[in-house]
Amino acid sequence: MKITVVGAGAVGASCAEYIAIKDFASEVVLLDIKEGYAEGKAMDLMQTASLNGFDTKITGSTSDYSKTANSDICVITSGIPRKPGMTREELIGINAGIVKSVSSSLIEHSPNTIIIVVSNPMDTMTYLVHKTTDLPKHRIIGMGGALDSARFKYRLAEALGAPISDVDGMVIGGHSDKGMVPLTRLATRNSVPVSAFISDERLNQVKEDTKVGGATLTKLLGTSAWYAPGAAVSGLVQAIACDQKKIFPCSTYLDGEYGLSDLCIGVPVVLGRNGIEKIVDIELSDAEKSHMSESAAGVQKTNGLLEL
Ligand SMILES: NC(=O)c1ccc[n+]([C@@H]2O[C@H](COP(=O)([O-])OP(=O)(O)OC[C@H]3O[C@@H](n4cnc5c(N)ncnc54)[C@H](O)[C@@H]3O)[C@@H](O)[C@H]2O)c1
Ligand SMILES: O=C(O)C[C@H](O)C(=O)O
Repeated sequence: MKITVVGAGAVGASCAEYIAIKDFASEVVLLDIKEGYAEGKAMDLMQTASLNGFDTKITGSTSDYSKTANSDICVITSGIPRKPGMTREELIGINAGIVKSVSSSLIEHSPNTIIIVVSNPMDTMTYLVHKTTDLPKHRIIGMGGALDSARFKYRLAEALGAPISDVDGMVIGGHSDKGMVPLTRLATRNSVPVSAFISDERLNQVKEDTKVGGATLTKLLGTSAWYAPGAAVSGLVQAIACDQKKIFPCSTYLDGEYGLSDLCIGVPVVLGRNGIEKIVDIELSDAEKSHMSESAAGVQKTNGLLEL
């Protein structure tokens, strides 16, 4: 199993590290445009192999896509991150050009690959890959919901005073400060609805804290987060590589599902060796449907800025 990660910055390197530590892939290629940067990150990570006990071979490349040839899965993290006070949508001007050229170079060398898009604004970048390449929709996956759901579970556990492993929950919708739809109605503590333990007011606070999870970290760090994003990507990569058939909320092209069409947005999907093997169309409440359609309108507005 060969995996390429484009962008050897904070998220790309974290993602490569988690993939290696989980030890399910034979090879990870890190590629970056900055001379020597990916090679340096790859060497540093390889020097953790004997310490962390993995056999995955990590190599680096400066813009040489021939080294990525025949990758089974390619992850795109190249592009600029936001600074405090910015929205993800403001990154579109620079990141759209990067994502378009990177996806085309990747597919030229790995025509059968599955692409996971991470660069922001992620739902729009996923749509861009859909519109500008010939890849079938089940092989274009946007990562956002897996991260947002992990943050939701972190906030739920905090509010419940429970261990995170006792908590389950999912965030669908657009990966943006306003567009996320944390499904509080379906969140549970060991199968018991969380509403049995905390007030509606506290649950609402959990929801709001989850939606601004990325902005909160960007304010603290001066740039956006990387550990949880890297771990979330590695979870999707592992589900595909190991044909796990696990459900994750991912950004995918919708064609009528959830009453939405011609956009990529986060919904639950089954991930396996073929990429997105099924879109799980769950019944939403009226309030959730309305949040989802507002979220879709936001994503579509950003998609409208693309020069297609
Ligand atoms: N979808 C998500 O949940 C999520 C989570 C975290 C970050 N992100 C996004 O991921 C992106 C990367 O974030 P980061 O913190 O790793 O940034 P970073 O600046 O640390 O790394 C980005 C890397 O991309 C490289 N790069 C730029 N143009 C390139 C090109 N044409 N080809 C190859 N490499 C190129 C840069 O040299 C840099 O090393 C940002 O857009 C950020 O907003 C998304
Ligand atoms: O917040 C960001 O800009 C990066 C990423 O989308 C995140 O949610 O951490």
